[in-house]
Amino acid sequence: MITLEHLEKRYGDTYAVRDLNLAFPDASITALLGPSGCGKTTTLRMINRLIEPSGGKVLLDGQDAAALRPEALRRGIGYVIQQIGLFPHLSVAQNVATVPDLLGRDRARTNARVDELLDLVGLDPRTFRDKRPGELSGGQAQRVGVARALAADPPVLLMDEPFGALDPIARDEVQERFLGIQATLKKTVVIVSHDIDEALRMGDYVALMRAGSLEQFGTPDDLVRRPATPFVRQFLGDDANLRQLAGVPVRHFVQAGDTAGLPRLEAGTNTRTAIALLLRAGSESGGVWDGDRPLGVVSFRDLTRAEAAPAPDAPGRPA
Ligand SMILES: Nc1ncnc2c1ncn2[C@@H]1O[C@H](COP(=O)(O)OP(=O)(O)OP(=O)(O)O)[C@@H](O)[C@H]1O
Repeated sequence: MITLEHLEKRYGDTYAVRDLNLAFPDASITALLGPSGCGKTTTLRMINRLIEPSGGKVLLDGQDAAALRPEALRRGIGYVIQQIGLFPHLSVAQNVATVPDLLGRDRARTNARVDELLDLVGLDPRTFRDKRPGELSGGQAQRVGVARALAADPPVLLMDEPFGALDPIARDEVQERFLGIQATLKKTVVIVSHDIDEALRMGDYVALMRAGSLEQFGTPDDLVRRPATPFVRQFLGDDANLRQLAGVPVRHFVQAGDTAGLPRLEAGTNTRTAIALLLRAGSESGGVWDGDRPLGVVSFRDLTRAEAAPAPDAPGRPA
């Protein structure tokens, strides 16, 4: 469990983070959400001590992070950022193996682990392990970044706007892929986002910050339906229900049917993106695929109907 107690970061007279008290539940994703400059990144980087607090504490399983050596601390904490900084002269496999190699782990075991991780993030190791970062798309590079962060099997993963640079379709796909991974690995994940849709979609919990302090902590549902303050309501916007729905993958609307000749939608594509894709294709319905497996069809009408009048119990994220 990561716990923040009266955590503070001052720069001169100004507080980037002020008296922040927060516990990140184990084996869950918590999204740190809030307007630009509210202190999300500063908070995240105080957890792995890339930034030293001016006051208060970060506790990791009850241990004061300040008492640990930063290198030892960071070994147990994966870190994924937008500019993932893959080493351009190393292959994908070597990039993923960076930390296990640094730790002097057994080569054969690391090789097997690299292949496993590439599979996990949806990159066929036979195709990708020997490629250079320059040969990858943005989404593929970001997945390599996630694989690299997972390589030493850290219990904690910190992610700072990890998917911010991707186009909406690639972002949906990588987010969905990551949720699939998390369902198996159950890491304690803290993800910084200024994107409300992303936070509501990815977070088991959301911590909404404002001016360095915590405004509300709760499940996405809590924030949407029971905003604790006018700021929360205003920040999420009047279309908060809609936003929550935008995070629902199209697989929830699939019906039996033949996908032949229909525009292809990935199972994890969110409803709003799917509507845009069908509009662009001028098609009344789309075929939904999970990788190589056709799942069925979704109709434009069902998707737009769901968007226009989200049921109070609109489906949430798949369990
Ligand atoms: N090194 C620094 N020196 C002075 N002020 C800083 C420094 N780093 C951050 N700040 C200030 O602290 C506040 C919080 O910054 P932080 O980067 O944590 O915000 P954020 O919520 O992550 O913002 P964004 O979403 O724009 O990345 C901002 O007002 C920022 O200007």
